[in-house]
Amino acid sequence: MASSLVPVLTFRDALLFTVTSALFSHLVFNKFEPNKPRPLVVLLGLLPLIPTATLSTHYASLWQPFVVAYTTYYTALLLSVGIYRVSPFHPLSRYPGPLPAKLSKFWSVWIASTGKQHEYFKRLHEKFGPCVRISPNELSFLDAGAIAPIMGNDGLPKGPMWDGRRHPDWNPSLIGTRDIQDHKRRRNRWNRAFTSASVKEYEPTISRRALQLVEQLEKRAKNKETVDIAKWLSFFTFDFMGDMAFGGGFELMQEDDKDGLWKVMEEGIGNASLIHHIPWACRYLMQMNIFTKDTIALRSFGLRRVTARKEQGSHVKDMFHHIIDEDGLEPIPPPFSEIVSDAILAIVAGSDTTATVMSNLFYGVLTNPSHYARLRKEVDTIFPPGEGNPFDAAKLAEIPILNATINEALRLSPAVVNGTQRATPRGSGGKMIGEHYVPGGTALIVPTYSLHRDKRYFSPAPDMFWPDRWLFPSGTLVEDPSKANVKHEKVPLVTDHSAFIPFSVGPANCVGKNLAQVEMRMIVSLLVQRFEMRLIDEYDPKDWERKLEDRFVLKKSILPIVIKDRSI
Ligand code: HEM
Repeated sequence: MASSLVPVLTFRDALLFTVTSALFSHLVFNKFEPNKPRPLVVLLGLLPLIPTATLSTHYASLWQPFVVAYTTYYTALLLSVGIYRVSPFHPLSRYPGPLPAKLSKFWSVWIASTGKQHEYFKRLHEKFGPCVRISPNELSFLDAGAIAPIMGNDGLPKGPMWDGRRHPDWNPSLIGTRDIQDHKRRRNRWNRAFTSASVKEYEPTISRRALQLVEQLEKRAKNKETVDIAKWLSFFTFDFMGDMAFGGGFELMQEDDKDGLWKVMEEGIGNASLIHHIPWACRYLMQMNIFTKDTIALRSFGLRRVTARKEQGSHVKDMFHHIIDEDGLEPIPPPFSEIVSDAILAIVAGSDTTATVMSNLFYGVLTNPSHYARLRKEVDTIFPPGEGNPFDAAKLAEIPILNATINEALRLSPAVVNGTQRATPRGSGGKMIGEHYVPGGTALIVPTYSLHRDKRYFSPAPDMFWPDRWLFPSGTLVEDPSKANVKHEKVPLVTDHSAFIPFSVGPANCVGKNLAQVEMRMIVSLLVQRFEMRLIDEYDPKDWERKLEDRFVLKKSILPIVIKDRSI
């Protein structure tokens, strides 16, 4: 194998040369973060061939220098990366965090796979303080003061996780658009779809679907069937968002999940919540059927529905009307691939989020009988049973206990569990977040679940479902509900609205917030008005929180209840 083109090095120098090549590779990775196939093939596949040649003069066979060179090269590369990440030379070295998290993003994948990442972050903050390094280049800020500089009007662009949540060949949806200007351009159409006037136009569709839900539940009440209310709420929101995004197309409440689309979406969300931690690997994993089959099935469905909706047009101004810019207000018509991505986003972002919050709400209400009684009394006063339907959005917005109950469900179990990532652009010189300097190229989160359960912002009983905290101004002296046996001992209430961010804040906050709130108020008050509900006797209420999973959005399990029609 020795050739006159290969310099003859001693064995030791040849090994040293291999290690030096690996260090060079690390420098290139560190500076340019290459993730496209060509540079990766060069750095990881071809470059070690040169040390292989220098080692070949010391071996008789072909494969031995190959194995020695590649093993030495990869070991040196991994060691170099690992040592650098935990060394004082790393730009985030001053931030505390667990060792495995500093070493590799694969630690985040492991934690995410447990479904309990939200609880892990909470524990990390309890141990390390308000600012924690949660992966090699990522910080978590458990601090209400960090919300504005990270997500507010002068905040940061979206983080790299969004590159790991989309197929590299497709136009990203609004939520995955990282460029601030491009996001702003696209957001205009979405903003028009969710003005108060637009949401008003959607109310008849909500009430039609809400009555369909009631009809289905009435049948089950009559047959004394156990009802998984969490599933029914998902079916309702899925059908409704199908109306909004595609002008119809889902009939889960009527026909169950016969095409398996709901299941596809649930499973797709699970995979994405792992892959988004390693965005560079996304383009490769997305070539594998096991990772893409759900995404492709959803995309194909979206393509068919968007084509049909475009051809048929619509007599109502649904959400799609604005997303597609049927009024022609945009200087350039939005491209078809963008519309498909956004229509699918509406289903993914708008259905399970709302259903999960309502399921958490019913769990909270049904495990707190005295609160349930108060909520029902208030709803009955405004919408007496048997006297019409509670679809008056203006009246609903004014029912204090109803809105306190919704807020408490949003606080305790935020649907987008840890919020979404932002990042300081590479080479930007970084940004000050409070007193902390964050260098360029750093991803950041504000962990919503931990923030909402932080006693500095919500006290007393931050881990308890206690809607009353929303009924009084901060500072009011209240009895601690978690110490029900210690009567008359009063503590000052803390309900810090600036730390309440279930819909996030700033120019990329949840655009569907108004719609979600109207929807939740209508459904909750309608179900309370129409049905007597209780958890089935065999159900262990502890199962609910135990089985909640952080899959980027909160994934719920079953909530089996018995229902009785109140009018009978
Ligand atoms: C209770 C229900 C909901 C909750 C808790 C919720 C929460 C959130 C959160 C936390 C974000 C991330 C914002 C950020 O990155 O800063 C978000 C984004 C978004 N949500 Fe919602 N959401 C809900 C319902 C809805 C509904 C009904 C829609 C209607 C289509 C919707 C559409 C969107 C869209 C399009 C985005 C991306 C916004 C952007 O990137 O500009 N959401 N939502």
